[in-house]
Amino acid sequence: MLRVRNLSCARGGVPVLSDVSFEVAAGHAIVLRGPNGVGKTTLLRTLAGLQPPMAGEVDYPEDEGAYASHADGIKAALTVTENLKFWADVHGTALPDTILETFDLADLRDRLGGTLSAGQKRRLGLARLGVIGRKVLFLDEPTVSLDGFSVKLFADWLQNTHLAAGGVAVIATHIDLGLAAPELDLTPFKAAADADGGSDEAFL
Ligand SMILES: Nc1ncnc2c1ncn2[C@@H]1O[C@H](COP(=O)(O)OP(=O)(O)OP(=O)(O)O)[C@@H](O)[C@H]1O
Repeated sequence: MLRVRNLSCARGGVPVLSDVSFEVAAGHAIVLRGPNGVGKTTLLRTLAGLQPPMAGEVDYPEDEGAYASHADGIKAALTVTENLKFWADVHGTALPDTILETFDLADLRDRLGGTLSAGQKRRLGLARLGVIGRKVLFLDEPTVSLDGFSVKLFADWLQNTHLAAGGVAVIATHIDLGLAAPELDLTPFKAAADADGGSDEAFL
């Protein structure tokens, strides 16, 4: 479903990773590992098509990719339900019946997005993934701000709904989600410019 071949990518014009190759079959996930700054976000953004690769190929079914970043993308002036309906309308999907319960949002259904706590916002942002119907998810630290209960809710949805339906996920995370997924440490793929100590501070 997802094939990455000899991919090299940059951030702010500075090469970050080179020659990354991996495949993920339908129904499976892969976890990206590596220290801060190694290039997990850069790789996810490149895979999702938000920035062009320097070299290499990324292949997955057209219009099936979705990127979830640190930002939740929540509309502050819409309620929780309205946010979910908004995303469903944008993607032309129907709201799954149990989506509020799945992400523990039922009691918050009429609350304005702007009044949610950080963890509640994150649950709503992740619920978006259950609404938009995309098969190939690129997830950047999806569990930031979540308590242990909510991490488990999300991991259960990922395993039992998304992957069980033949989806794919590439996940950058520093915590253990409890998934039976292989890990890819990006450290060996650090681009030479970074390894040489080339500074990218000029771009920050
Ligand atoms: N907007 C930017 N412009 C230029 N360089 C950037 C920008 N954002 C990040 N970088 C640099 O690109 C490199 C890769 O960063 P990236 O965010 O992909 O790493 P990461 O592995 O996701 O890190 P973390 O674990 O801290 O989230 C780092 O050296 C970082 O300093």
